[in-house]
Amino acid sequence: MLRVQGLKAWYGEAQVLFGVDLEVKEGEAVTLVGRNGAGKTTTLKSIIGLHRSVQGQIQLNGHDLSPLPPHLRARLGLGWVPEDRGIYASLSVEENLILPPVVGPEPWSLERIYSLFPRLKERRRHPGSKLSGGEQQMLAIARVLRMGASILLLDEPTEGLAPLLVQQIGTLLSEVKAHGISVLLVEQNLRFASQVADRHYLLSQGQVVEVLDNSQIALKERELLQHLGI
Ligand SMILES: Nc1ncnc2c1ncn2[C@@H]1O[C@H](COP(=O)(O)OP(=O)(O)OP(=O)(O)O)[C@@H](O)[C@H]1O
Repeated sequence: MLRVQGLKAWYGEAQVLFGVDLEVKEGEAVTLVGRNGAGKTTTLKSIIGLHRSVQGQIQLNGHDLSPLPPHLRARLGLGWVPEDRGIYASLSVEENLILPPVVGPEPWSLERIYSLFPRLKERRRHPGSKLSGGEQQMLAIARVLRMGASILLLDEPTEGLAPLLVQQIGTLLSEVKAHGISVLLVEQNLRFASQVADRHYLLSQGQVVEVLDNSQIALKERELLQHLGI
């Protein structure tokens, strides 16, 4: 469904991606792992269309995304969950959910959102500013589902969260995946990555150097942690 081939990217004169190839099939979750500066965020931003100095092919369900601005990519089903979560602090949970327009091909009703996210239903009248980090992350994920995304792109969703919340976000993403939504996430937490995802692209210096499944992640955990500098 999402296919990236030969993705190259630059900041000014400096090339930072050198031909990234990756694929996310329907209902599949994959991660991009790699040490700081490997090019994970640039890869996500290039797919979304927020980084434009790129070459290569980016296709979603056979559509060529390369010439399209971000809002037209969203219409085809890309759902970006930014690292800062982008929650409106003064609006309630429900207002945060219904404010953005439905643009994608598979919008979720509020009812469906609340059945998967009972915590958000309980907190629906609370302002964004009163939510915990984990609740904000849930709201950011719920919002892109409401907008109609068929694939979620997340940049380090567990960053700064306590272990229990990391566990909850993992369970939630697994459930999202079970609803047929694809997931591409940047993640440094290997345990979390293998809880949520089926495959893992190891990025180093702007290139995919290995594609690992969960059994390989378990076998090579120590080596990988060393590589990631954790
Ligand atoms: N706005 C920018 N201007 C110039 N260079 C940048 C910019 N953003 C990122 N880079 C460089 O591009 C390379 C890839 O950065 P990127 O943020 O994609 O890596 P990353 O794997 O997501 O790392 P991190 O986990 O630190 O965000 C790095 O060398 C980084 O210094």
